Amino acid sequence: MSTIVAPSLLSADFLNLERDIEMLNRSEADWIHLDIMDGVFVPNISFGFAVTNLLKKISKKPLDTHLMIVQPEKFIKEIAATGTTYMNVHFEACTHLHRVVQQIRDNGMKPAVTLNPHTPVSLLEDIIKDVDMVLLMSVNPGFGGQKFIENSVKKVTQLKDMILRQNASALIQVDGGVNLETGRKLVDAGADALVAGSFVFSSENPEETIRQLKAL
Ligand SMILES: O=C(CO)[C@@H](O)[C@H](O)COP(=O)(O)O
Ligand SMILES: [Co+2]
Repeated sequence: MSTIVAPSLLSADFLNLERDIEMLNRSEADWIHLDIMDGVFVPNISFGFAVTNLLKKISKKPLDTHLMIVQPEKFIKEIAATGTTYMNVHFEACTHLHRVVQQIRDNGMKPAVTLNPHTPVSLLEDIIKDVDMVLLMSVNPGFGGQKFIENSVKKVTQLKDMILRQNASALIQVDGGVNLETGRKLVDAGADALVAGSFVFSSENPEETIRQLKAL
């Protein structure tokens, strides 16, 4: 199976969003990754439902929504209405993660749990069988274009071991500072899906860059 590639819209040209979505529609990208930030969980604010509700009209790719917000459970119905496939909530933002995961599934979406770089993989032991994907942050969330944290490769190996040991089926996704060099290490360690923002959108030929990431 080739690597799943989810370009992050955060690095797109917001004055030409339709053009960039059409490029992604034509490309080999598997999903479109949407970074929603609230200025509380992370020190930045990105875009909200006004944008995501328009996207579903023109995106031909499944949406992968990464919520960097406190109390994500408050917005499950609104996120479901955007037509997203994966709803990614941060482990650090959910007191009752098991309940949130159930509610996401009950609302017709695939639940995914996201870990900050400092959060150990071992904390997922009792939830791994309930989620469809784990998103490992390989930068501190809040901004595109940051430097990859090398320790993330070890976390992919640890997570892969846990998934195999528990006979779970969660996909492993990694987000932050992904390029061909870091992507190679992540895929070799067991990553199934890569998010890439600045590497895709600042390249001369984004469609070709997506193809190269998929080939890893
Ligand atoms: O969630 C985030 C940032 O918080 C990401 O999805 C970024 O958008 C990735 O950007 P690059 O590091 O690939 O430029
Ligand atoms: Co993200």
